[in-house]
Amino acid sequence: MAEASTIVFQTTLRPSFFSQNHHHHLQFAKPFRTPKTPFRCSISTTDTPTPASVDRIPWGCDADSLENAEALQDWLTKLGLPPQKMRIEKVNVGERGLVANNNIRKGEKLLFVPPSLVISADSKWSCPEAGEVLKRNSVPDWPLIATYLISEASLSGSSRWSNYISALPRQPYSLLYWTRSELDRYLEASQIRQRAIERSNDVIGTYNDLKLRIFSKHPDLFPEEVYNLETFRWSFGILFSRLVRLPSMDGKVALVPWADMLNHSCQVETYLDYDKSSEGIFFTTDRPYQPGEQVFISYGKKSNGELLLSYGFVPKEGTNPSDSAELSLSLEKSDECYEEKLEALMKHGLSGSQCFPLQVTGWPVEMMAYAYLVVSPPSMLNQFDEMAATASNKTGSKKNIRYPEIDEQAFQFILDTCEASIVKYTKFLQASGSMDLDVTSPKQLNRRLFLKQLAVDLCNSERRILYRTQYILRRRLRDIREGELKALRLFDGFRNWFKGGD
Ligand SMILES: C[S@@+](CC[C@H](N)C(=O)[O-])C[C@H]1O[C@@H](n2cnc3c(N)ncnc32)[C@H](O)[C@@H]1O
Repeated sequence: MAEASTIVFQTTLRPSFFSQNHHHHLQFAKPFRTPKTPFRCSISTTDTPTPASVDRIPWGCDADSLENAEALQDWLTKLGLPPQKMRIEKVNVGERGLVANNNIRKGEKLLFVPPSLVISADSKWSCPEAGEVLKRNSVPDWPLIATYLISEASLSGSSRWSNYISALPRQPYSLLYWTRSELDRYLEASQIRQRAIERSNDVIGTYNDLKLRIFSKHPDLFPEEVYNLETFRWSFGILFSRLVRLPSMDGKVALVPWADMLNHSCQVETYLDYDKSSEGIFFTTDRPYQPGEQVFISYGKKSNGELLLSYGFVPKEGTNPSDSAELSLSLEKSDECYEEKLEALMKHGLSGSQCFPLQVTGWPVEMMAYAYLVVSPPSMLNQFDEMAATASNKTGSKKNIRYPEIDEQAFQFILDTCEASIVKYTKFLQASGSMDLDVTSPKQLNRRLFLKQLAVDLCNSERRILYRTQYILRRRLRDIREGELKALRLFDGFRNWFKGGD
């Protein structure tokens, strides 16, 4: 949820999820413990959710229901949550959120949720045998907590977390709940579509793996009516949108009731953490709030696409300073050095096609290095390794390599790719107006309109970044070409001068 608490879900045997494709993710620590015996994930892309599947989750509440949320606050108070300066309310941004009771100053510490009210991999299971089995099998934190949540949810009132679980949304907003055809239809232009497919496959793979290795061997502890793909999609959806990593607890991941009612704002830079002296989870406000105003934290410096992927919303265009759009660059198969270039890339953990994040302020050195490699002629064979190493950013050093002799080709290559991507976005945005006019069921129409609006917002914000990149690239190319022209004129001038002297 927060920068320091940002989670990148990764199944143990599916490195693609944490792949080099997403350079801007490399800064985050891997959330999963490596189990002694790794988990295998079999993948099926057919198990996509149906819009009706949400009705099958027998716990939680409507995303905007306040009823259970108010009971949650009473319950937490009884269990030791100190008096709060905020209350739960319906809000304009994020449906339910925490609003200030009275004036809150900038720099105030808020929340102080005691660790006893937090769900983590160390939480006590109401059914201890089930927890034992998972721990014996070294199940990593994410699938462990996902299973724990289902186990407690299935006990309804007899779980100690029943008040918390009743206040959780029955359908968390996240791309996990988009069907494959919805992803294809609405997110065709964006690289987020691929990320959503990979994430969904990882959840399916993780569930299948748990089923094969554990649940099927202990059907008494893990009956399929309770532990199935739908309940796992729900619990992972909850984790993606609510789990936090607490830096002062050695990066422990946890669900923090009450704190997870705070919505995200791109305009604040304050994150949840654990305060050792007061022994509570807290955050420090970085702006003042008036009574009744919604209080925000940051879920991390994430792009609009990443926010849509995990949390199911897209900030207003131009309001997210961390926004980025991914551009996919590829080696050309017709390149006479294709094999050598691919070998260099693979040596550094990259492939013949890579995504790089573009921001309005520019692009990463890794992308420039990749572009140099793509356009470099056979005479630069000796530099392939250096280019691939820089493109992979393996060393962690932001080494800014330059090859002025192929600058123009590299910029032109990025510009061509960028413009091809802009065309895709424009096609989608133009077609979106006339999409879904054939839908007649009001429920389906509402869902489609909602998803389409999210997709339109995302595509507008990503295309804006691509336009900016296009502008910068065109200027660079113009400067290079003008520089060349000047040099040529100077050279001609000298030649004529010498000629004149003959
Ligand atoms: C950690 S929860 C926050 C509490 C949540 N609003 C609730 O009622 O349970 C994260 C979810 O809140 C919503 N959310 C958070 N920040 C938002 C924002 N800036 N705009 C729209 N929705 C937001 C999204 O649905 C997201 O998946």
